[in-house]
This record gives sequence, structure tokens and C-alpha cells, in this order.
Amino acid sequence: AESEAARPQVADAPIAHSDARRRTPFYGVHQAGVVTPRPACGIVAAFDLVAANPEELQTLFRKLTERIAFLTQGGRAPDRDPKLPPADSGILGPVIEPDELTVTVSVGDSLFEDRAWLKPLKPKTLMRMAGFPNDALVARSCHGDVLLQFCANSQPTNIHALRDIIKNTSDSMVLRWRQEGSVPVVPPQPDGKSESARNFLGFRDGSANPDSNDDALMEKIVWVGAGDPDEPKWAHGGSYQVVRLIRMLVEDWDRTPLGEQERIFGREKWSGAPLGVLGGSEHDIPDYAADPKGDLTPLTAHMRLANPRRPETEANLIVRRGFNFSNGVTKSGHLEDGLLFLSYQADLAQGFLAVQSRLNGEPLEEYIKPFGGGYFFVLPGVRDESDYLGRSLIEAIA
Ligand SMILES: C=CC1=C(C)c2cc3[nH]c(cc4nc(cc5[nH]c(cc1n2)c(C)c5CCC(=O)O)C(CCC(=O)O)=C4C)c(C)c3C=C
Ligand SMILES: [Fe+2]
Repeated sequence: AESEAARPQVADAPIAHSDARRRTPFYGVHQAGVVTPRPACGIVAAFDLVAANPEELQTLFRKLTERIAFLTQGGRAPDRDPKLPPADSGILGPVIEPDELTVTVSVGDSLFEDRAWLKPLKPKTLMRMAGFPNDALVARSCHGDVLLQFCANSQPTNIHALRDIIKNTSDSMVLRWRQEGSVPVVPPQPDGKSESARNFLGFRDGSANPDSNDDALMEKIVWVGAGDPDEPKWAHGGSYQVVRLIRMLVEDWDRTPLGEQERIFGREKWSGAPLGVLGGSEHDIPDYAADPKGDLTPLTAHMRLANPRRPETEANLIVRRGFNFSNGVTKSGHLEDGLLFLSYQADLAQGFLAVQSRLNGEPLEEYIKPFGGGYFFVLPGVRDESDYLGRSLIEAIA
């Protein structure tokens, strides 16, 4: 018989799975957390900066670099004098496992607009997020000078990293808003193929994402390249990041017939295959040219509007890397669930803005209500120990 000591108790800590020891490299031409695989849990946290001059901004960027380099690679929390507050919150214990944590730093339109010495250096298509026709933006959930995106296998790892950074930067930035999210973990498939996680409307989300392992494609559609003469030179290696907090009216959706749900997205619910492909898979490519009137895939289907797959819409490809969120209960007693939409593109206007303008007025709008987020620019990567986040921007200040 199993001994009493070996049998878990109700409140025992869940046993860590092996991913807790895995690291995502911190140094590189690009920051991690954009084209690296999305783990199960995410948090975005937007901050306003106190920094009034380039020196203060540089100090903050150096501190962020130091903390993120440590947190993403893991190690022991330093022991300190018991008379002082502890250096680490302690919520992960004395040893901080890397847990495939990434912390991605991006900067908002207001960072440039509110500081005359940064204004001339603003990335070409960065702008303040304005409301779309179906939006109901709430001021306290929008914008920010700096956005930190935390991704890890478990949410405590992200929360620990967020608290570490807040503690170490409290003299230079103030938290403005935050949003947590997660995606369901799926068991490995028998055929070895990966499948997309489902969103809170029950559909696979991410199926048609461009291949993030295709470096040449990512250089073209995600990263601002050296070949773009309109972008400030410091921005090469960065990316435009869109954050949208989108509430879903899940109770209404759950009362909507299956066939209507599938026509709204243009995909079969279980397999995720494009409509009309018998025995199809989520990775099948729809043939819209053979369906000009929308008999199979309605012309207003979400995925058809988002990507009509015409030669001229090739330039609008984006990489999506979102999370589902559950924020509790609304004042009217509804579930406050939704999608923490995150996308990356080499050009905000050609990417997200072009796609969203095609989606405006789509049938899905009956079931969604965007209320927050913002547009940000992901800083180029930190190349090695001698480099720091935002160095190219600081050195470009006149
Ligand atoms: C402006 C960009 C987009 C927003 C905002 C957006 C919101 C949103 N999407 C879903 C669910 C799905 N989206 C799917 C595909 C898809 N969506 C966008 C863009 C936005 N979505 C794109 C570019 C695509 C890919 C189209 C293609 O290339 O075929 C799908 C289908 C599966 C998939 O490919 O991911 C689903 C499902 C929700 C619920 C939502 C807002 C809450
Ligand atoms: Fe979508």
C-alpha cells in the first residue's frame, strides 16, 4: 500500500512539469516573445514613464535589461539582511525556474509624442490607437508609454516577473493597466502535427498564421528591416505590436446555431477546416477564386475578410499570438470573457490597420466588443551582455 507520506494532500503544490526548467534565450537580433512559440500563459502590463531626459530613459532601459536577463534565465533569489525588505517577492520560492519565460518590451506612441527629444525618432507608422466603429474604448485600459509582455508556461512565473520589475523600476514607471490571459494546453497529437488552441468561442484560433519558423518570411512581414528607408535606423530589428482587449458576448454566442457560428468564421468548428472541404484540416488553404459568390465561405466570413488571399492583400499578412481572458462578471451579471488579441507586423498601416478596416462591420461584431489596448513598437533585441534594450534609440537622440 502507498505510504501516507507519498499520497498528495488536497492543498499540495501541483508537481512541476519538465518545462519549468526550460529557457528561452534572451540575447539575439530580435526580442523573444514575438516569433518564439507561445506558451500557455501571458500578461501584458502597460506603464507610464516618469523619465524626463535621455539619461533617465537609459537608466530605465538598462535596469529592464538586467532584470529580464536574470528572470528569463532563472537562478537563486539573493539572500538579504532580514532588517530590509527581501530582494525577491518569494512567490516562486528561493529558486526561480526560467519556465520558458519571455519578457518583451515595447514602446507606445505617447513615449514619443510627449517628449520633444524623442518625437523625431518615432517609428514611421506608430500612432495612438483610435476607436473603430464597433469599439467601446475605456480610457483606463488603453495606451501607455511602455508595454511589457510576459509569456511563460505558468501564470505565477509571469506574476513573479511583473512584481520583480515593478519593484526594481518603481522610481521611473507607473503601472497603467494590465491584462492576463491563457490558452488551453493540448496533448501531443498521434500524427505529430500541431493544432491551434481554441478561443472562448470554441473555434481554433491561429490556424492560418504565417509560419513563424520561416525566418525569411518573418523578416518580411514581422520585423522592420534595414531595407526600409522610411523607418528610423534605430528601429531595425523591431516590430509593430497591436494589443486589443476584446470582450466576447459568450452567452449570446452559446445560443447561436452551429451552422451560423461556422459561417461567421468560415471554418468548421471541430476540425477548423475551411468550409466545404470534406475531411479537411485547419491548415488547408481555402480556394476563394472557385467560390466567387460565397456559396461555401460567405463573403463576410471573418477569415475571408481578414485575408481574402488576393495578390494585393499579401502585403497585409500579420502574426497573431493572443490569449483568452476571463475577467470575472460584468455589472449586468454576464461573463467578462474575451480575447487578448496580440499581433505583430513590420508596418502598422499595411498590417493590422488594413485587416481591421476590412473587418469593420463583419457579422462577428454582434458577439464582440473591443474595449482596450494600444499600438506599440517592440524594441530591437539585445545582442549580448554589453548591449541593452533600447540602446539604438538612446544613441540616436540628437
Ligand atoms: C484585425 C485583426 C484581427 C482581429 C481584431 C481579430 C479578432 C478575432 N478573431 C477571432 C477568431 C478567429 N480569427 C481567425 C482568423 C484570422 N483573424 C485575423 C485577424 C483578426 N482577428 C486574421 C488575419 C486571420 C487569418 C485569416 C486567414 O489568413 O485565413 C480565425 C480562423 C482560424 C485562424 O486562422 O486563426 C478565428 C477562429 C476572434 C474570436 C476575434 C475577436 C474576439
Ligand atoms: Fe481573427
